[in-house]
Amino acid sequence: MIQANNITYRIGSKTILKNISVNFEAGKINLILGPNGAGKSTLVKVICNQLKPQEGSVFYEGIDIRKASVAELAKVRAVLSQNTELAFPLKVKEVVMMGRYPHFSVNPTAKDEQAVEEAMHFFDVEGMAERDYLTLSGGEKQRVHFARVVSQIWYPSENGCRYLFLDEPLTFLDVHYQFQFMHKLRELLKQQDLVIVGVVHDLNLAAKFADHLVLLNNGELLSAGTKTEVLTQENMKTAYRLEPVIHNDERGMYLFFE
Ligand SMILES: Nc1ncnc2c1ncn2[C@@H]1O[C@H](COP(=O)(O)OP(=O)(O)OP(=O)(O)O)[C@@H](O)[C@H]1O
Repeated sequence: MIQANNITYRIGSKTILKNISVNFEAGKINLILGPNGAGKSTLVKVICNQLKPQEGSVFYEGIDIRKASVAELAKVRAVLSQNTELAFPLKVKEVVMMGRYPHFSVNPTAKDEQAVEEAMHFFDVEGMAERDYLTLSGGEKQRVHFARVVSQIWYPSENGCRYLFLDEPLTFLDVHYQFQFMHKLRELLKQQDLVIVGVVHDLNLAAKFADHLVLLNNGELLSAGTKTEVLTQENMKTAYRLEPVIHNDERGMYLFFE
């Protein structure tokens, strides 16, 4: 479990995150929502230890991440950032192998090769293994990056959980691959030691797949809980300045914006 307690993050005189406390449990699809500029990416960067908050602490299984070594953390924590781009030509399988860099020093081991093959198979990109990454479409590149980040934490850790952070993973994906990706996350979560935290904009996808939602607005925690607790008329009005019609029936929950 990840516990972020009383996180405040400032840049100069601007407070980007204001006293935020949230928990993310293993085995759940945890999604962070909120309007543009709400602080979602910043919160992900703080909880994955890329940014140090001025106030507050982040704990993984009760251990303060400031005490964890960067090298050890990289073996159990993978991050898919927004706008991941590569400017130089590499084969797809070489890009996926980048996920294994924290695990070997000079040459990949058979275990690293196996993780890359299995992750490519899992995300259905093994047919592109030999292709130049730069020639792929936006959606194909995104699936290669899924394989890369998941290969990083492919094997269970000897002591503790694995952590996967996904900042807007669905950008570039058509609706087929968006749904396929969310189903793949469910499949990955069968491994009980995995904590997944994602940022998405699509509220209906969040309503369909999320187990736990965190809604940020203007750097503050507006709401956290289940979809029915978070995706309310009042919260949508505060965060998005729109009043959706919300349906909740046996087929699921839907928000219609007009
Ligand atoms: N390095 C920085 N310098 C100045 N302001 C910053 C910096 N990084 C982030 N911000 C500001 O902090 C706020 C939160 O940014 P953040 O990227 O976390 O938002 P977000 O919720 O992920 O937004 P989006 O949905 O648009 O991606 C924004 O107003 C942004 O301009």
